[in-house]
Amino acid sequence: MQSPMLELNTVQTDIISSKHLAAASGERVLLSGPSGSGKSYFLRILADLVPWQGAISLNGKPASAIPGPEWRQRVMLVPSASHWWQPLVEDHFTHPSDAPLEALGLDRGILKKDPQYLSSGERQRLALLRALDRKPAVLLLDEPSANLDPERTGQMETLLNDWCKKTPGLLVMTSHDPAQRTRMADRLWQIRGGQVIDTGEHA
Ligand SMILES: Nc1ncnc2c1ncn2[C@@H]1O[C@H](COP(=O)(O)OP(=O)(O)OP(=O)(O)O)[C@@H](O)[C@H]1O
Repeated sequence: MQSPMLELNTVQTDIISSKHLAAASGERVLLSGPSGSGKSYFLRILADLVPWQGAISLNGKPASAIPGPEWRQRVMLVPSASHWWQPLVEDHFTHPSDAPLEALGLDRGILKKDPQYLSSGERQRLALLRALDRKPAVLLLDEPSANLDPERTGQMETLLNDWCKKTPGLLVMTSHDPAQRTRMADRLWQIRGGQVIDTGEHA
C-alpha cells in the first residue's frame, strides 16, 4: 500500500476496539458487521465524536495534534440521519452553485427549498453533497443509499467512485447490501466480536 491516509493503532473504547488498520487515498473501504455490532459507533470514533484511546492519524499526523473541528472537516461523517438548521437548503452550502445536484438526479430548484419538506431520499443525497462541498479528505458514510431506489443508488456510487479517484479521497462506508459491498469495496473491514479487522479481502 502507498503511505496510508488514515491509520489506526490499538484503538479502544468500551464498545469496540481495533488493532492496526490502514487505508490509502483513492480507496473505498466497506465496513460490515451485524446490526448493532457498532458500525455507526466506529464511524463516530473515526470522526472523533466519541471518546477513544489509542492512536489515529491522518496523513501521518496524529489526531491529538489536530483541533477537533479541523479533524471533523478533514474526516467528515455523514450520518444516516442528517440535521438541517438553516431556513433553506442552499444556506448549508459554501458554494451552492458548484454542487453537482444533477449527478444525483436532483433539480437545482431544490436549493431554494425549506429542508423540513425534503423527502428522505432527497435529504440523504443532499447530505452527501453538503459534505463534499466542505472538501474533506476522508468521507465517512453511514448507509448512504438506505433511502434510495436502484437508479439513484447507482448515481450515488458513480459520484463516490469519481470523488475517490479524482480527489483522491478515502471513502469509508457502511452498507447492509452485500451486492453493494461487492461493487464498491477495495478493502473490507469487518466487526467481529467487538473487534474491527481488515479481512484482507479486496474486490
Ligand atoms: N455513545 C454511545 N455510548 C454507549 N453506547 C453506544 C453509543 N452509541 C452507540 N452505542 C451502542 O453501541 C451499539 C452499536 O450501535 P451502532 O449504532 O453503532 O450499531 P450498527 O452496527 O451501526 O447497527 P445497525 O446496522 O443496526 O445500524 C448499540 O448497542 C448502541 O446502543
